[in-house]
Amino acid sequence: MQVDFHKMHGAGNDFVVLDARKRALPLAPARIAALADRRRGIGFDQLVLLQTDEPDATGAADVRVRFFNPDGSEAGACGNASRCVGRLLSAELHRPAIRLRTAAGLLEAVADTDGTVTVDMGAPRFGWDTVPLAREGDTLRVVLDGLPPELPPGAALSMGNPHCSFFLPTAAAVDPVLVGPVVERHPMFPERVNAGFAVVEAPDRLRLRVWERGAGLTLACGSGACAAAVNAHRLGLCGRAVTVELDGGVLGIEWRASDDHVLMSGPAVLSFSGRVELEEFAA
Ligand SMILES: N[C@H](CCC[C@H](N)C(=O)O)C(=O)O
Repeated sequence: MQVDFHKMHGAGNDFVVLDARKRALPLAPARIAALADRRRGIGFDQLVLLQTDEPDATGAADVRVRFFNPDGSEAGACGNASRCVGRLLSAELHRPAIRLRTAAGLLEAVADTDGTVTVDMGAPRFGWDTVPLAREGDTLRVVLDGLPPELPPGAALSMGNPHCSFFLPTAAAVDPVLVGPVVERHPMFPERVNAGFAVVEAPDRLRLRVWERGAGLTLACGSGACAAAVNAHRLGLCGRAVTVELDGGVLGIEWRASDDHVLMSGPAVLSFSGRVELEEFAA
């Protein structure tokens, strides 16, 4: 089955976008993993699947969007990809505002003429059982046994996907490549977790690296930037509006006081488009 795709990225977090609105696409986890291969496949941090919105859905969405990690696991949210879909559909529908139905809820993306896209990522969830954690506890102080002593307690929340943010004195204090996989699969997180390693550089500026669940270290993580910004404010380390500097670029995050929603702004780039024969990849 020949399928067109768009290769996109948001601050270097890269995606393959497939359109299943007109026909279902056979995408078993093994095929997603094969397509994700950076040498034998197309390569991506996430595969983004566009589908028509459920007919009985409450509140009209322009598109239903699903996100899959290179290991084939599905994620409820992906901030950088949501901006990319916003840009794609804004060009298709010739209007700036696009409504995305995701597992995390109905999101609105607004594409600016300068290439920036802002997504309302909805409200963060702080309950231990919504992150989720394996047992009841304070999500603002998550202590993980078996981790190096230089790793402070984490702050956990859900943006529709699970995050745990660690605030470090310097970027060198912890190596995300060494510690990230241990946090991702720690028994405290029954659905695994995205691990963010942040340094507060100013009350309005964070430096962040994220070891993503199911994907590893990426150049940027949009929902991770939202999580770090919200957790920094919860801990009294930052204001409600911050810039988050990641390896691949800078995102603007505002945790809006009026409705508790998190607004995330940043780039959304179409690198190239192509066509792929799905049958060439593991069934
Ligand atoms: N790996 C994440 C999904 C992608 C998140 C990230 N790429 C973003 O921009 O939010 C998870 O399994 O929850």
